[in-house]
Amino acid sequence: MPDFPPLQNDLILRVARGESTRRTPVWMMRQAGRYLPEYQAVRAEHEFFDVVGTPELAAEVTIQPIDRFDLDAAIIFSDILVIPQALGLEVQMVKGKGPHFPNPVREPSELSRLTDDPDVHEELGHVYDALTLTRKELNGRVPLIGFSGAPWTLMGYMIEGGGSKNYKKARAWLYEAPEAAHRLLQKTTDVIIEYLIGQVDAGAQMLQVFDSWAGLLGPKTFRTFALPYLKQIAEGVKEAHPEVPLVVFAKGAHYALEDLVETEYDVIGLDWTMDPKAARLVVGERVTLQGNLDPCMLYGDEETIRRAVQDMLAGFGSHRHIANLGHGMHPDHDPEHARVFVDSVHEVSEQMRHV
Ligand SMILES: Cc1c2[nH]c(c1CCC(=O)O)Cc1[nH]c(c(CCC(=O)O)c1C)Cc1[nH]c(c(CCC(=O)O)c1C)Cc1[nH]c(c(C)c1CCC(=O)O)C2
Repeated sequence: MPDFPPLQNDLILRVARGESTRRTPVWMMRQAGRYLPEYQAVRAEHEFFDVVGTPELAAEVTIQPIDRFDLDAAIIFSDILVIPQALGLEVQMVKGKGPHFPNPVREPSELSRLTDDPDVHEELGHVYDALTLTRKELNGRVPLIGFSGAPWTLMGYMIEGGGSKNYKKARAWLYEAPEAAHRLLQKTTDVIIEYLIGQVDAGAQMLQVFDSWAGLLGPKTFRTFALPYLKQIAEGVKEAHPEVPLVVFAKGAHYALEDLVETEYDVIGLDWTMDPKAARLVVGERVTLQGNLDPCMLYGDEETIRRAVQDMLAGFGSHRHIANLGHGMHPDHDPEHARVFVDSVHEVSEQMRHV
């Protein structure tokens, strides 16, 4: 492993492992992105996947929010859709529309189009290079988070060919062609495990698995088609790197909270539809919880955001909580409101520990 500068702020890693800290650490999903004018400036010159594929550019935009705000972690600038790319599918980012697969996996018989046992280092080496460079350039200011999409969420994109309101085609596979669905999920899982281990070898200090579309599955379907693969990922990565905290963000999967506590993930990310206090009652202090302010709360004024942060912190309690939004930043968010969110978490959480 390359030699990296010593870490000056390890709050998030300590909280993920269950230690007490003087304040609650905070980061924001999609903290690097279009709401930042300095990101827009880079995007004016470069296509999205060129930024992802060029380590110097990826490092630059990863660090932009760290320079601007008092965040406790950086997350590498990339996308969950690099895994379908590694499996041989073309993915384009269409302005105003989002991701687009010109040639998605339409039928189970088309599974053979996916590359067998892809060379992850060869296909995704640019992400590893971006992690290594970013970790060096961060110079120990905050830990660097790596990530991957979860098998079910990636299966959705590969079959639908892009964003979709209800993932109808992908969900139909689960019932019409369950064996093919399991084959696709397993194939994706194998690549994800190797990819995440490689990210740690390249410099990632914490890893998050995004199951953004978990909420479209019911409890039983989740247990059949999502949970076993999420578990395999945690077990596979822990076997190689037991010291690296793992976060799972299964958006919308309220019903799965207890199931997820039983896995090897150290941190469970919550979206904003869950009540922090109720979630804490279920999990106790067995895991760290992450979240969960409604991103739309950042459209509110300073006072509104501050009060919402107070409620959120009171609900989660000052132990085993990493503050975040319940989903990503929106492109039309005012960066100054993100600052209010971050600073409020620090101020209020320090006060909470002194009463
Ligand atoms: C589902 C998903 C994707 N990508 C991702 C997810 C999981 C998180 C979630 O549920 O939101 C993950 C992701 N995508 C991006 C990051 C970067 C790190 C960060 O700051 O969080 C991360 C962690 C950058 C990005 N990924 C994307 C952008 C915007 C593209 C641009 O600059 O034009 C960014 C900054 C593109 C993207 N990529 C994806 C979509 C749906 C879109 C379009 C979004 C939109 O148009 O509103 C797929």
